Amino acid sequence: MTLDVAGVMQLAPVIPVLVVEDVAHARPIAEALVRGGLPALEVTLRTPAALEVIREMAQVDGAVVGAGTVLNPAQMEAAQAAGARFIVSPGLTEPLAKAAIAADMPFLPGTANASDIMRGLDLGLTHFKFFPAMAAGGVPALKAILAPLHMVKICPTGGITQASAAEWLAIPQVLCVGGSWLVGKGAPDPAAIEQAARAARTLAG
Ligand SMILES: O=C[C@H](O)COP(=O)(O)O
Ligand SMILES: CC(=O)C(=O)O
Repeated sequence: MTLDVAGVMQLAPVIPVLVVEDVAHARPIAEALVRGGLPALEVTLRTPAALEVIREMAQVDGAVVGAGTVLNPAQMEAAQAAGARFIVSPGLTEPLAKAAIAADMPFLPGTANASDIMRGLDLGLTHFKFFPAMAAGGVPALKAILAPLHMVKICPTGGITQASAAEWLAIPQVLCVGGSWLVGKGAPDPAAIEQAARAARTLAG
């Protein structure tokens, strides 16, 4: 199934943001998240194992695996070759945006203010990450930015928790939130991950 960026954002109310150090942890984490109802998985390119982790997770039934912390077109191509079906970036650069559009790769660039979003609109993008969501001013900041820019769709990420997610998801333009709270560091605890995913799944998206 080919998904556009809106399709990826609408798979579930939460996209888990994953920092995985050990490729042996990839499948247990992905399987637990998918079992819990969260199929869209963002594997950040912040560890040496990340591309191999994407390769492993991409083989898990039902998982739609993307790469996070994608900073340039070369990293996008490496992630795509490993099986990534969407990419996420902490910021918005023209080279990466143009490469993602040319490759028809669903892309969620990080934006923190109106100017970032306007640059994205100029490039033809309409779906953005709001990052770092809490540090950039939280729900009041995003609502203020969306007053004039009501036509875009948003995935806030950064400092969001199970407890705070509902307030973000109540904003009409917010299709999903991203967060790292679902998976702890170190060896995965699949039962705990599945339980956290189930709780996140019940949030209204
Ligand atoms: O860099 C952080 C990720 O975007 C996720 O943020 P978080 O750990 O605050 O959920
Ligand atoms: C911040 C984030 O989500 C990323 O590294 O892409």
